[in-house]
Amino acid sequence: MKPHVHVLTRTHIAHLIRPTLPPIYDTARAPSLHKGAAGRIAILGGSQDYAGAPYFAAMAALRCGADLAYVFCAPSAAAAIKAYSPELMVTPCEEMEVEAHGATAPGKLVDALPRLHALVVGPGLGRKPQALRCARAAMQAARQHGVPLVVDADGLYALHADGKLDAGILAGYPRAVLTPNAMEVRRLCDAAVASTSSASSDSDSLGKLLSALRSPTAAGEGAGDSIDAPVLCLKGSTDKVLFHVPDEEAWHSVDVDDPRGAPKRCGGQGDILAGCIGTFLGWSKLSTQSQPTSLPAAAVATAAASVVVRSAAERAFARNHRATGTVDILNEVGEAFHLEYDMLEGALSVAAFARYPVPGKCKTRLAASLLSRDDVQSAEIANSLACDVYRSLASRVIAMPCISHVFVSEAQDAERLKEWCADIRGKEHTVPLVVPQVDDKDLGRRMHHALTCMTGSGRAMIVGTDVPGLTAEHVQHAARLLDSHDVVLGPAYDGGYYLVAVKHAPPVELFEGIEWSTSQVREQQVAACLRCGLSVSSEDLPVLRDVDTADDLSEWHDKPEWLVL
Ligand SMILES: NC(=O)C1=CN([C@@H]2O[C@H](COP(=O)(O)OP(=O)(O)OC[C@H]3O[C@@H](n4cnc5c(N)ncnc54)[C@H](OP(=O)(O)O)[C@@H]3O)[C@@H](O)[C@H]2O)[C@@H](O)CC1
Ligand SMILES: Nc1ncnc2c1ncn2[C@@H]1O[C@H](COP(=O)(O)OP(=O)(O)OP(=O)(O)O)[C@@H](O)[C@H]1O
Repeated sequence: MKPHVHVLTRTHIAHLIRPTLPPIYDTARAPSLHKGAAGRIAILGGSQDYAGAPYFAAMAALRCGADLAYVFCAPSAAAAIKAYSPELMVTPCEEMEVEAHGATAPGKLVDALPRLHALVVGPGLGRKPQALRCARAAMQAARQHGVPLVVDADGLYALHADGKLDAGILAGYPRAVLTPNAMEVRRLCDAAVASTSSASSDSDSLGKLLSALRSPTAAGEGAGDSIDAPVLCLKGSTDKVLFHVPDEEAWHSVDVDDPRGAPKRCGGQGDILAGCIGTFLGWSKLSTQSQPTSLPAAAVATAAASVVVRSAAERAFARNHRATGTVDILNEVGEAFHLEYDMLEGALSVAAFARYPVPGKCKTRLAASLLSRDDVQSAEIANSLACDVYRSLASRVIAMPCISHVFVSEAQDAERLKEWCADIRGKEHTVPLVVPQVDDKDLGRRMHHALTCMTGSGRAMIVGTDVPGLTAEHVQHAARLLDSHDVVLGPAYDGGYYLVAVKHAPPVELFEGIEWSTSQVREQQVAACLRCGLSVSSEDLPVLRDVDTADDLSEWHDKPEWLVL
């Protein structure tokens, strides 16, 4: 079974998922949202042995942005889960522990189904026969109500508890997402093999599993469904999201191109992922906006959740190192979501102005101030400075997806700059767009041109390439300041600025009347903003020192290559 592979980057995924997000930042639409309108997500799971897993899943659903999270659990787990958080509505369900109830779904869950936007089945469910029967009945009930389902952990086990795959519960249901880890895939595949007649045409066990999940009637369920089987998220170092398109008789795989994550594989990350998928699935059910893709909604929801969890895991690891636990990852979900999807409502473009570092053509002031007056050495420093800035902006821990540009002064430098950028940014980051600079000696007009080009797709920022202290955190901070200001300036030590960001296309007057390369630049720029009627933040970012002269270099003792001066 060889699927058609679509590799999606974080930026692609952000573009696809954004139309489905509840419009809480949209001042026209937000007031009409009521409690629950941003998602009511339920978890069926939790047993005497495992109370943490349903908590992680439910809290992840909330941290991802759902309004309400419910946990339907075994009575023996209820008190513990309630005690973990007052935010969760926890309902003990006798049906999950008492044999006398047979194969029935918990009555209170069935009552709630018509109002739920998604149900996650499995985290911490355990493998007692009664809990597994209950889970199977709950999946059937959810399907009857058209409620999107995430099936994880012991919910997956419930599909093959007696050794054979009970695929009928979910076969053909396009609003279900199964999230097996490597071990769980193996078990599902073995069960699929055990259940198939030897006459089956699929030679590999994954193929058998996938065939079993397809609709027996070869048609999707519900109008507008473009797929005829649940979506399968194969978790691992790359998450692969498989779906079947009946019109093409083909499987497709969305491979999430996101190398982030934590090397610490603490238990419970899968529960967090399941809860996040639940929220995104719920939103895709609620969304009335048209989708900018033919990919199925459940696959996009799954990919979007994968990106959030990986970002959260990486952030947690950066803070907690070897001590990283699942609670640390959970605590990062909100910020990770914000950076991935909300800050970029109206994408952010970040640009640097560059010259290919050719001796005698760049950093001429620096060259003149060196004892050696050495153009070659000065060009090397310019190169090293620019590398530093690009590396910071591409920093794996805190960088956000943005459209990055490099505006080049000499059109003929574009090709070699492209190679240079690709080299220093590394494979996992998209190479910036290299754009020829407008042919104008005036820096103000060059900045106006670049910002105008970039604001076509949202907010825009230009950063200096000669500021060793500039990091992606400063860029993030500046992007946040744009929420409350029209223009943001990063103050440089010499009275200039090392960063300028704008919310909208700037008027040409914004950069007029400024005496560039003087200590008056920032003051004059603030005055120009006010003359144009634009609010400006010029002191919220830290003061950083750019490198124009040999003196400026003296601060950077940790750069051995600059100590030769
Ligand atoms: N705090 C809590 O409450 C938590 C509760 N949880 C809940 O626990 C319940 C049971 O879930 P489970 O995943 O531990 O059981 P199961 O599928 O038998 O795996 C056990 C063995 O499989 C293997 N293995 C696993 N992954 C693998 C991989 N990627 N690649 C390769 N091998 C892999 C590995 O085998 P080993 O390394 O020992 O050879 C592992 O020991 C379930 O309800 C879940 O929700 C968890 O969510 C955690 C947090
Ligand atoms: N090798 C890896 N590198 C980076 N991320 C990974 C790796 N393996 C899994 N992940 C990520 O961790 C998340 C959970 O996957 P994992 O395989 O840990 O699930 P799980 O075993 O079901 O978890 P749980 O402990 O909750 O049962 C997924 O988002 C996945 O992308």
